[in-house]
Amino acid sequence: MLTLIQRRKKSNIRATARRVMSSKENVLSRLPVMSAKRPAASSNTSGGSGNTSGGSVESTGQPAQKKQRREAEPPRPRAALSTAPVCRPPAAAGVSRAPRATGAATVGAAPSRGVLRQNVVSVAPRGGARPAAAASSSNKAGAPGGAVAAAGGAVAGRRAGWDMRGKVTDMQAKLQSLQSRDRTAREESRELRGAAASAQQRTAQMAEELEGQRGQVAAYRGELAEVREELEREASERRGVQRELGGLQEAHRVVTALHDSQELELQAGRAKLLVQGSSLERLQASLELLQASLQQREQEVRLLQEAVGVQKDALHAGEMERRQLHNALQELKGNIRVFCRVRPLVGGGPSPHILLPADDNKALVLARSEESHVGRTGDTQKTYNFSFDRVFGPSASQQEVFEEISLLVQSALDGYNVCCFAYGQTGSGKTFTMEGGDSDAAVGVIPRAVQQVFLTAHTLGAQGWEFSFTASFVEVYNESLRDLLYAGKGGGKRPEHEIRKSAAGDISVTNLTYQKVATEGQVQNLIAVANQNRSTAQTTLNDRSSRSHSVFQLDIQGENAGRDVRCKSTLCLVDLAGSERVLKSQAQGERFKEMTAINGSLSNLGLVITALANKESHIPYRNSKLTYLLQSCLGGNSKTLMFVNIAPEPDSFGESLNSLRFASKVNDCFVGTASANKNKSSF
Ligand SMILES: Nc1ncnc2c1ncn2[C@@H]1O[C@H](COP(=O)(O)OP(=O)(O)OP(=O)(O)O)[C@@H](O)[C@H]1O
Repeated sequence: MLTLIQRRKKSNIRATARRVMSSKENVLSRLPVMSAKRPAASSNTSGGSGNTSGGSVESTGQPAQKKQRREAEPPRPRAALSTAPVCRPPAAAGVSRAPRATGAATVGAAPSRGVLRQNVVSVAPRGGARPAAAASSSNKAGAPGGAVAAAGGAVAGRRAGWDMRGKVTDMQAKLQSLQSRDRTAREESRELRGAAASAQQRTAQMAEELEGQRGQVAAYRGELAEVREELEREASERRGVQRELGGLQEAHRVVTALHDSQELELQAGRAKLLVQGSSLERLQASLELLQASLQQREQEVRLLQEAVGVQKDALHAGEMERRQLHNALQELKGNIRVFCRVRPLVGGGPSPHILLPADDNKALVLARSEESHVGRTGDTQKTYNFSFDRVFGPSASQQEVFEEISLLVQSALDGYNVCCFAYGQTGSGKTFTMEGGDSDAAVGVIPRAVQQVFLTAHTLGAQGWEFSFTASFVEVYNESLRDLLYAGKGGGKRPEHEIRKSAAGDISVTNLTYQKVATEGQVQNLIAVANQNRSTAQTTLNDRSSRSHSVFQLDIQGENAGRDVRCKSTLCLVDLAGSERVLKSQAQGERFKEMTAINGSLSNLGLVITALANKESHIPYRNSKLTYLLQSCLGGNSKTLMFVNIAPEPDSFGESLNSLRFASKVNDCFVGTASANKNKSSF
């Protein structure tokens, strides 16, 4: 559009300029040539023929000149001025100009050489009427054809010298012709001046118009510049708008794409919603059914809970009854029980001096041939009969042995202190009985008891019981205590331990590791640590484990918060040192000291048990570290189980007899009625 406006304006300006130029040309074309002082003469003379075109002078007779002039000068469309001064001979070259459309003045110079100097002026006024007048004027002057007879043809028309009269006539005619021409010229001059004035006026007018148009052009240019600036601004604005439009289009495209995707999502969501709506309806229907069912079930649950409550009460009452019955049974069995276990003979086979009656699992006969004191008769068979709570032969398995002990482990969970120790000479099978071997079948009393404790505790948990356990492992060697769970550096000095008794009668050891345990595995790890500590303390020459007592204690605390019942007990499992006599071992030095300590502690153990059996006022617990440590597990509310281990080899007969006698003494003790550690009278 801008281009169109610019082109239109330019076109207008050009058209205006063309009009101005055209007007100027018109004016100039209408102007006569005013600069010529002499009118142009047109003369064409050819020899003596006197042939002159347009204003020519001929020396021939006038009729002939008139005729030639008429023929030579055709009528002109516009006035023409032709001045031909006759001052040159006809031989001079003539100047001839073609007639102009807008008028022209022709000035011809006649030859200057000649006797007769005659100016011939031919003025051709507009419309072509003037030539005729001029010719007429010439004819009046006696120069037929409008030509000056003397010009060019002066030689031919020269009068005789004597013809003065004719000469005068000629001169008069000539004068008249010149006068006529002068008048004509003056008239034309006036006309030309008028035309010039008109032309000047017109020029001024045109100049004014031009000036006005220039102003207009300037105005147009200014306007054009403004239009251009405006167009520039508009173009700039348009570019900005286009950029903005591009951004908006891009944003629109993004929004459209987003809208499309959201529309798709919306459609998918609506479809999903429809599906979910139908599913929800189905679910609501199902829910209503379920709620109805739930209410029914809740009613049933309430009834069941009431039944469970009743059953729990019954269960608790049954549990309490079971405990009482169990304890009564254990008391009937005796609070100190002695089990005898005979180790298999190395190499297999039956023991020659140990007899185990097949029909009595509580009897053992130790038999040996002895020389007669008098020597007259042969060897006599000396037999020693022993009876215990249970006798296990060489073929008895670990599981079989533990089944008898498990009743006491149950008593420990019921709140009774339980102590189980193995007595016997070195190599008789004490450690095997208490700890056992690596295989599952060979596992001994301690790991099996620990397993039962945690299983039973878990079972009692369903009845509202919660238990906590604390384990310790101590060694009594040469009447000194050693922490087998000690985790300090081997190079550092181990702490000293002392046995303390609280006002409540609880026994504790100073600086001893009391480890909280919650699982069977944790206890097994502690046993492994204890065995590691024992193995590092012994040497090949000094089998320390055989000459020290190891005491594993598991403190048990139980609580049934719902029933407001608590219990507390200690399960004590002891692997005693070898019981061989000092004289037999013929030990000396350090070994003698060890054996003295062992025998002293074992003898004192027998004394304590005897004192408990005799209900003596003073029980010598403090006479040895072992009895002092086991004080809470011996007597009172405790249940004690003693294993007497017997080696079947013949050379162990004496030690076996000694062990069996000691065990029989313990077995004969009746240590009163045990009472559980309880805090509620109804238990
Ligand atoms: N009932 C048994 N069945 C099979 N092997 C047994 C039995 N009792 C003991 N033994 C084996 O007899 C050997 C000695 O047993 P053990 O070490 O338990 O005796 P100990 O009385 O603990 O000796 P120490 O007093 O030196 O510790 C071991 O190799 C053990 O495996």
